[in-house]
Amino acid sequence: MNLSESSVRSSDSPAIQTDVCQLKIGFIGAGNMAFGIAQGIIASGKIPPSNIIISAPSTNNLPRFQERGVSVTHSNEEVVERSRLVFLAVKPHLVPKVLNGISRNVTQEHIIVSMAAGITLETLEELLPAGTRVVRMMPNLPCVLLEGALLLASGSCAGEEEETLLKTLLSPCGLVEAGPEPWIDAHTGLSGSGVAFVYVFAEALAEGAVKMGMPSALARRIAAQTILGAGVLLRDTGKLPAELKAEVCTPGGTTIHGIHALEKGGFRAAAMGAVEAATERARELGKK
Ligand SMILES: NC(=O)C1=CN([C@@H]2O[C@H](COP(=O)(O)OP(=O)(O)OC[C@H]3O[C@@H](n4cnc5c(N)ncnc54)[C@H](OP(=O)(O)O)[C@@H]3O)[C@@H](O)[C@H]2O)C=CC1
Ligand SMILES: O=C(O)[C@@H]1CCC=N1
Repeated sequence: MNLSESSVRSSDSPAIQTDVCQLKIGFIGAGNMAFGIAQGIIASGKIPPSNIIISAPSTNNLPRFQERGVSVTHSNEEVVERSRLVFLAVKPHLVPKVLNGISRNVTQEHIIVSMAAGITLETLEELLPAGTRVVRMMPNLPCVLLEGALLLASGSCAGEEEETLLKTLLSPCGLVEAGPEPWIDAHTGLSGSGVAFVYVFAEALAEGAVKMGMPSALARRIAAQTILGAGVLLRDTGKLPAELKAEVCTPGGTTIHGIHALEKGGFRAAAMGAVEAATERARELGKK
């Protein structure tokens, strides 16, 4: 893609005039999510790994980036100086400290993309120079395997053009959507945290089979494949969960007996409550 397709500009902000292939990308924080997003960007083949730079205080996580041709540093300021698009991938409580450290290096040429759970656009904008183009993003762990689900929301100086650039860049990571900021916290519950809820379900399914006599390693493999297959069917057929459920439930058969047990256990309310609790926690993390 060239920037005739993606000339990235908000009303009062400078356009990024370079080709997307030339875009310099930085990551502050080199943990699991930075790795997932960087993998997706590299997999797209549009950005050479040498155009990506990443920082972390220790060397614990840097070698896996280095092995892929990404530049590494311990200096967050160097990341900002050498990049135009900067992903902030540190834990939420570190965001103020990190932004205070880089703020004087940030210009209106930069786009700052935070993936920190709960940290609001308002807080990010307060911690950065006036006029900074800021985007909040919530990814999830399967980005690592290019099967993620990401939601974007733009700050007051960013908008459709920044979102278009990010969608193009991040689409190899999985599903990328944009929406109003309040949806980011809900997406955190549904998908960012939701991945872990699915693992709890996977564990419980497998343990059910172990209880019924199956060896645990086999039960775990089958649980994983069952969740994968069910997810792909749901995504690729476009059918409602209820429709697919009806296709599995033979009247008087095994499935409906199992579903009755789930309903008696309050499974549906528990799952809804988990998304609600995680969303509320994201909102709490965002409070100043
Ligand atoms: N994990 C997940 O599933 C999801 C996480 N998120 C969000 O992504 C963000 C990152 O999470 P995750 O990748 O899991 O976290 P990790 O703990 O895996 O990684 C955090 C990274 O931040 C680095 N770091 C710590 N202090 C600094 C600093 N002062 N300057 C620069 N880098 C620093 C760490 O360095 P070092 O390598 O030296 O330890 C580490 O590389 C969080 O805000 C989280 O809310 C969002 C969605 C899903
Ligand atoms: O648990 C957390 O706070 C982060 C955000 C979403 C997934 N992990």
